[in-house]
Amino acid sequence: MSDPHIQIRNLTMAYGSRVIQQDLDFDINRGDIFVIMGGSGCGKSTLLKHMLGLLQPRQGDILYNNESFVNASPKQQDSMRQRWGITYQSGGLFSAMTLAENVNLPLQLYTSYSDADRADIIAYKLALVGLAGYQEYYPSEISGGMRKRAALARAIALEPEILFFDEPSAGLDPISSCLLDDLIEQLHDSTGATVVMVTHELPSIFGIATNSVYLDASSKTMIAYGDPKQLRDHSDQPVVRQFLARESGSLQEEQV
Ligand SMILES: Nc1ncnc2c1ncn2[C@@H]1O[C@H](COP(=O)(O)OP(=O)(O)OP(=O)(O)O)[C@@H](O)[C@H]1O
Repeated sequence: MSDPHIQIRNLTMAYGSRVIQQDLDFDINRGDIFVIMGGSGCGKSTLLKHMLGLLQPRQGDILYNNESFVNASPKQQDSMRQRWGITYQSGGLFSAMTLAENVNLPLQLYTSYSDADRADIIAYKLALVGLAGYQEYYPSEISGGMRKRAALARAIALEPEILFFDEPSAGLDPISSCLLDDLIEQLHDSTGATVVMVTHELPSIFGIATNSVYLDASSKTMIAYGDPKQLRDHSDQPVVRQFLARESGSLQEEQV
C-alpha cells in the first residue's frame, strides 16, 4: 500500500520569468529510493533545491508527512529540516575540519549529547560508512570516494528520516561509484530512511532505485513516473525509453 512521505503538488518552478518545470504532481513513498532523472538542464537540481527550501516555488506545494513545507513558518521548516540528511555534489565537507569535527557539526548544533556521547556517535557513524578510525584525518588526506562517504556519515549523524543526494557519484570512477551505491542501499535498508536522489547514472538508477520521475526539458513537465525498469521497457514516451536504454556514457543526454 502506498504511504506518501513527500508529496509534490501542482508545482511550478521558475527563475525570473523563465519557467523551468510546471504542473509537477507526484508522491515519494516512505522507504522509497527515489530518483529524479531527465536530460541535462531539465531542472533536476532546481527541483531538489525547492524540496530543500533553498528556492521558493512559483506555484504549488511540497508536503512532508502531509504537512505543507512551502507554507510552514521558518521555525517549522527548520524543525522539518532537522529530520533530513543532505549530501551535496561536491561532498561539502569543511576542509579545515577533521572528519570527526565535520560529523560533529550537526550533533553540536541540534543535540545536547555530552562530548563523550558525541565522540561515540561520531566513531559509530564513521564505521557505518567504512571509515572506522579516520576521525583525525582532514578531507584533503583521503580519497574522493572516502570524502563522499564521510559526507554521508555527517548526513546520517542525526538519524534522518529522509536522505537527499545530488549526483552522489559525480566525479567517482565506476568502482567507487558502485561501492557508494551499495552503501546508500545498506543505509537505506538498515535505517528505513526515504532516499531522494538526483542522478543520471544508469547503474544507480537500475541498481538501487525503487521509483522515479522523469522531467522533460522541452515540454517543461514530468512525462514519466514509476519503477525505472518498467519505464525502460514499457514507457509510452520514446524519449524516456531511449534515456533509460542508452549505453552508459555513449549517448549525450542532450540528444535524448
Ligand atoms: N540560479 C539560476 N538562475 C537562472 N537560471 C538557472 C539557475 N540555476 C539553474 N538555472 C537554469 O535552469 C535550468 C535547469 O537547471 P538545473 O541545474 O536544475 O538542471 P539539471 O537538470 O539539474 O541539469 P544537469 O543535469 O545538467 O545538472 C537550466 O537551464 C539552468 O541554466
